[in-house]
Amino acid sequence: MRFLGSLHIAVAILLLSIGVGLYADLKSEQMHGQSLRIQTGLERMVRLNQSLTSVMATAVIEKNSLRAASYNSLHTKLEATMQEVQALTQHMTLAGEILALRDEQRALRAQESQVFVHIRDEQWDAAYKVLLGGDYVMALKIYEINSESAVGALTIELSNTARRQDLLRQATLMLRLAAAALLLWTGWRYSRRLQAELAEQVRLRGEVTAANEALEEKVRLRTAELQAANSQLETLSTTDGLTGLANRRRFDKYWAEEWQRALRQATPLAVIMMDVDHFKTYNDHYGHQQGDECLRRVGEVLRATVRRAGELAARYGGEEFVVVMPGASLAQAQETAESILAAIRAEQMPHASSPVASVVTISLGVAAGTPGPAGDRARMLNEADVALYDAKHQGRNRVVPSLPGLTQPNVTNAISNTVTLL
Ligand SMILES: Nc1nc2c(ncn2[C@@H]2O[C@H](COP(=O)(O)OP(=O)(O)OP(=O)(O)O)[C@@H](O)[C@H]2O)c(=O)[nH]1
Repeated sequence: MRFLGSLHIAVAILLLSIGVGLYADLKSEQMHGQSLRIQTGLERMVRLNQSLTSVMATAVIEKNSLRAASYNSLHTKLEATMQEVQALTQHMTLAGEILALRDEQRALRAQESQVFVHIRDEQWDAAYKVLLGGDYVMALKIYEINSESAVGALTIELSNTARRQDLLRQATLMLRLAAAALLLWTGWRYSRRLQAELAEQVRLRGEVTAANEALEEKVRLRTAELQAANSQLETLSTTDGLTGLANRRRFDKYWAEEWQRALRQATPLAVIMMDVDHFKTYNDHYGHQQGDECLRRVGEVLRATVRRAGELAARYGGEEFVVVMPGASLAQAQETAESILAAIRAEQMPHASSPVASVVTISLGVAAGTPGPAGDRARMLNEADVALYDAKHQGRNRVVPSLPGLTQPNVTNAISNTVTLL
């Protein structure tokens, strides 16, 4: 608003200076024209006055009254010129000089009227005497001097007026300079303010960017925390709490995925099912807590033995465990199963109530194959389970590979019945 006010003032000063300048120019032009007319008038007055005197003198010298015939018309012209000059100078200092001239002119005319009386009476000597008498000549001389001084006064007045107008012009120039300075100052202040506003905008933008970055960092941290929590949750939800192995849920998912992969890529897949021998009696003999400890150690053995990429060891349920071996043949899976069996034996966990051995042993059933389009992933598990049953049936503490035909429903049922009897 302040800038707008200054701008308005500057424009007003500029307009004022232009107005005053125009006024000064106009006045100067008027004055110039008027002075020309006055000067011309004064010169004409002197000329007419001289003509009057000359007409009069010629008539007297030639003693011829007809010579004065043009006197009246010249006199009328002189009067008209005098009135015109009077009107032009009425508001000027020069007015006084012109009045004096008029009076002197009238005095001359009065003396000339005496000459006219003598001419009319043809008293040429008397007329001659008046004309050449000291008073008339003196009055004539004074008139001429005063008319010259009137011209001089006009010149002085003109120069005074010109000086005043010069002052006025200088004042307008000063006003224009002041307006220009005000405009420059306003522009400078305005640009300073714009710069300050620009700097403030840059600062605010910086603050907003910093705040955004801080927010993004916070969001990044929170997301990372969330991802960590999710992954922990995922681990918890897929890990068996007792052994630290993958739980049944994780196994089911992994088995389905690997089955599909093997089906797609037409690669072999193997599975080992295992179960701690006579674990019920172990629990009965050593207590449930010791039973838990035994299962934990079985888990550790599995973790140490099943290490190849893609292989997964999981707790299938209770004292039963399972190993998935993508890409493995039956022989390779059997070999791994033998390693596990040996490793458990090597643990030398006492099992006083076991009719099989003095230490904890396990039985393992192995199944393998390449899934075909008609294949059922549950069937291979079933085959491994049947083989495990067979291992139990054959005396436990051993590895039994799956035999073709064992997965027939009647066989499975027979196995289930036998397990129940055991
Ligand atoms: N301590 C403990 N015992 C469990 C756990 N889960 C299952 N069991 C026990 O494991 C035993 C399994 O017994 P059975 O199914 O009869 O089989 P088994 O005694 O091992 O006999 P075979 O398998 O024929 O050699 C049961 O007594 C269960 O209570 C567990 O998490 N901790």
